[in-house]
Amino acid sequence: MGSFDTLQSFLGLSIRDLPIEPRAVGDGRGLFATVDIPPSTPLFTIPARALLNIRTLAPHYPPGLTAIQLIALHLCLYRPVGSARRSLDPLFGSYLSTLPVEFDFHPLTGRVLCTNALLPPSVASALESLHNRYLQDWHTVQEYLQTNSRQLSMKPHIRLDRSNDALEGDFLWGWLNVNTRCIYHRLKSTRSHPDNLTLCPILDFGNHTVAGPCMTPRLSDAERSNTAPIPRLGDPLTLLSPDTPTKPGEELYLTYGAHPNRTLFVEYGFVVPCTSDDSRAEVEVQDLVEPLFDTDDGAVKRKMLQDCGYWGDWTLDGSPAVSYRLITALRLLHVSLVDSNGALQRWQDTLTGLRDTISEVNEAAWKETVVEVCAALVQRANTRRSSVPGDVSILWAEELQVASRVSNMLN
Ligand SMILES: C[S@@+](CC[C@H](N)C(=O)[O-])C[C@H]1O[C@@H](n2cnc3c(N)ncnc32)[C@H](O)[C@@H]1O
Repeated sequence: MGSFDTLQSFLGLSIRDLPIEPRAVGDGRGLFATVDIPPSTPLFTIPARALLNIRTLAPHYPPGLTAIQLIALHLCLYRPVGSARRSLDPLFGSYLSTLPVEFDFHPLTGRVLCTNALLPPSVASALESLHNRYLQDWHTVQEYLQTNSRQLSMKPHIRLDRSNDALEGDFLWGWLNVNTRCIYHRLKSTRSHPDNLTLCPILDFGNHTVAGPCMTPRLSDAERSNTAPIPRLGDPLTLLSPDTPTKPGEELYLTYGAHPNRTLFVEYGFVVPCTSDDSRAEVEVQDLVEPLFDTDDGAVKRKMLQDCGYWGDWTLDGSPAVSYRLITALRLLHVSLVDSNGALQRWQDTLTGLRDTISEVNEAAWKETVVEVCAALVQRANTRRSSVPGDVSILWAEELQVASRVSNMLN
């Protein structure tokens, strides 16, 4: 893997001496052990200056962008070119040359967007949200480019005189690299700051595993002391091997989080096969539950749920379970506002934790509604899943599995 070799001098590491190496796997690459690796062994340390984030990029750009926008813009301006896929970036060029050439597997690119109509509605809606996030970033960056064009055009080797379409294509490439390859890295004084993220060479060859041993970044000094990093460019990043021994030839994984396939597909462009005891499997049921509020008192109930923050984001999962948000909404659905006999107060008491339920009748009613929602999910998934491509079929299979398990639990 030629481009991997070029990282050597950039990182100041003897890559040949590392206990891991990237190898081709599936349609991409992954990290594999080259020797026996004991549990929780430091695999490599990437110096702070070789991490691509707000701290390492901000000194080279006028202010005004978030970390995601700035990293995506930098990748856009220095996207590798030519058959050798070389990046002309004087700062991070050898790293940029190791990034994926295209994202044609990702649902945000034009090719896969055509299949949008075939997706489960909650997946299509999550994809639309991702698309809106992307568009907001692109519009901000377009304005930033106009405002700062003189300063930016003085940077080495960048061409801003491209057509808008070409520039947007490169920005989308950069943005998808950020979305699919960045990890959490403490750079700001608060843990929840959205700019706490970085691209990290070599680590970003790590594929996701749903369960089982996985590599983890070692806690940085800043994270340990819960402050912003003291060094100007932030802390270095050390990757640890899984907490079990690894044999030569085994793939080493990361975990991107306990995500359902909906999130893996929309954010990262892949899905994992469903297993029979999959607790991370999840269905979002907004499209089936929202119409249930099309009743005389539905608008009032909708407003009440919105006011207390329980409108939407209603899920069933494969553990199996019905989310508390959905139970709360359906309990209110089955309260009569005209003749509530104190039920409305009892519903409010469930929100504050004063009561567990409204009444036995109300409990039976919301459960019955969930069973009906599950029946609709099962019927829809059975009709759709056979006529769609593989990955999309797995998305429907996940809906089918979750709905069947939740329905069995309630029946
Ligand atoms: C951080 S990168 C991992 C390295 C990547 N495979 C490569 O070739 O550069 C994340 C991307 O890898 C792929 N990926 C990660 N885990 C996967 C898995 N379990 N199954 C299939 N593809 C996976 C997806 O395309 C995802 O967007």
